[in-house]
Amino acid sequence: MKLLFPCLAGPAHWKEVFPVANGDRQSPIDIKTEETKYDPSLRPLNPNYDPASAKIILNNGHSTSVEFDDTVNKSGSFQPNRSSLLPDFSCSDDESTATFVLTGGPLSGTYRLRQIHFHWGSNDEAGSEHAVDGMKYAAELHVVHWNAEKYSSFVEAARQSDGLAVMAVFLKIGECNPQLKKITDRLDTIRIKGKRALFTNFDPSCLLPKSLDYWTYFGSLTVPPLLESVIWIVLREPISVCSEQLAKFRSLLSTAEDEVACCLLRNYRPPQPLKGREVRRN
Ligand SMILES: NS(=O)(=O)c1ccc(NCc2ccco2)c([N+](=O)[O-])c1
Ligand SMILES: [Zn+2]
Repeated sequence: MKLLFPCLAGPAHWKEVFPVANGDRQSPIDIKTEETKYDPSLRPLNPNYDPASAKIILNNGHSTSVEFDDTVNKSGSFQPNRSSLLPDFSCSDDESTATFVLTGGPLSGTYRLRQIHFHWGSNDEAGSEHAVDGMKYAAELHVVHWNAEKYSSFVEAARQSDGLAVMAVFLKIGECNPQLKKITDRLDTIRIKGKRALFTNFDPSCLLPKSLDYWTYFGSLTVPPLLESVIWIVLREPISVCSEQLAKFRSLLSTAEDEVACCLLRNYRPPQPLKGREVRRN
């Protein structure tokens, strides 16, 4: 059945507008731990984020994200593009290259932090995008980076096979997460699609688990345009989240001010065929 707005209809219809949805390296996947391959060449992950680069928290109608200042000037060194952004509260006057990058792991080169966002479900039993031996977690955090060494913008990098690196962190139902509270406490100010608010001095490392052990594989964006440009790094240890915090994500609206209100109850894509890909572990 052809739909007028397939993107709005959900994952089953995306292929009608984005044929790559049936591609050979789609994400997410169900990670079958027995079939993962230990790779001694994989290095430890080395996230190094500057809290001052956090700028805004946003409801884009599909998720909530914290956006970071990832502007890079022509010479390739980082120059905070302060004019176009919201007032900056960071006190650093250091114009040298700020370090908010991910290096190490399976990556060759330096991947610059762009944004973080979440995926969740309509109940606590499912909500993650990746699965582990068929088991889904309550939610999943994505920390999105782009290859600023080889490409000059996120959009350009998103079209390259080695353009993006996304670190995925599972959220497991348990204790309320005090670090996540910094985000869930602000969601009531951005309930409507398109709403944004100041959000700075935030280091996403505070949302990472103690262990940075990971699985890694070559995949894609999990929402349109589903571009096959992501090196996925899925952390094996989850962080905690409580039901009350998840309920706040579900209270976000996928609709704008002038539309009939519709809650963003779920925003995860189901696992996609592995199509012969290898999943490595460190
Ligand atoms: N769930 S995810 O991490 O794969 C993901 C998917 C889409 C987009 N963005 C959509 C988009 C448009 C052009 C290129 O990208 C992002 N992101 O922007 O961080 C992340
Ligand atoms: Zn995502």
